[in-house]
Amino acid sequence: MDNARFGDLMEKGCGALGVTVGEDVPARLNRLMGELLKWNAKVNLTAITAEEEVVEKHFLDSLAVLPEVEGAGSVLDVGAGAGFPGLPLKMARPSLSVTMVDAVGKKVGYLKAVVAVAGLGLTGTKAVHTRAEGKPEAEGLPRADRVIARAFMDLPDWLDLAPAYLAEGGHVVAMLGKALSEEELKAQAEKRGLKLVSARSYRLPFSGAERQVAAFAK
Ligand SMILES: C[S@@+](CC[C@H](N)C(=O)[O-])C[C@H]1O[C@@H](n2cnc3c(N)ncnc32)[C@H](O)[C@@H]1O
Repeated sequence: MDNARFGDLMEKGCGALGVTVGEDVPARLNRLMGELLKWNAKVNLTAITAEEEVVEKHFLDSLAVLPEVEGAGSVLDVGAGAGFPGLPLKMARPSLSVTMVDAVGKKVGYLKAVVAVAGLGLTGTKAVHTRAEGKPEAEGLPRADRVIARAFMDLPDWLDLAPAYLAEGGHVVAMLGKALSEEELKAQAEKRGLKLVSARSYRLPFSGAERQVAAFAK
């Protein structure tokens, strides 16, 4: 997509979501889209291949959770797949230390390759090939200020797994496709000795699809 069109979509999308990114970020995301779609022809990374949908459903949906990540120094993206939300978050907030983990070697191969592409601004981002089972040291995974996943597990399973990766004072962030009530979120948290820190719903800016993001602390 040409950078002007891409920049337009990003401006509208970020505006609707109430998030801001640096002015160099859209062009870098556009290059990332090029890499994603090129690799997708060889490695099964995403079923979403229409460019405007990639912008909305992968990039903007990842950036929508910036408010839940602000102030953190490190993010662990579990079941990152093609790098969502980890890669857009790193591009938007370069000082974040981002680790992405996936159980499928080919996906991690893609992640390592894009991290190495000069000019994408992903230097220092880590991609780890392992199955996350709640044993960070054995799995070679760091503990992080934000342990996040999208389209990875149902909330109960996620809340069973993710706290094992939390740094002191950190938050587990759940990106949910289907909104749950605050009572349900609190009940799921309390069952595991966790606290609900925040929960909010948002809509993707072009399709209007509903999403929810919730954060939990120990
Ligand atoms: C539906 S994809 C979601 C990918 C990405 N988070 C997104 O939203 O586009 C789920 C990913 O989780 C990975 N996965 C499943 N179980 C895993 C585990 N225990 N540890 C690490 N990755 C896992 C799969 O290989 C797959 O790439």
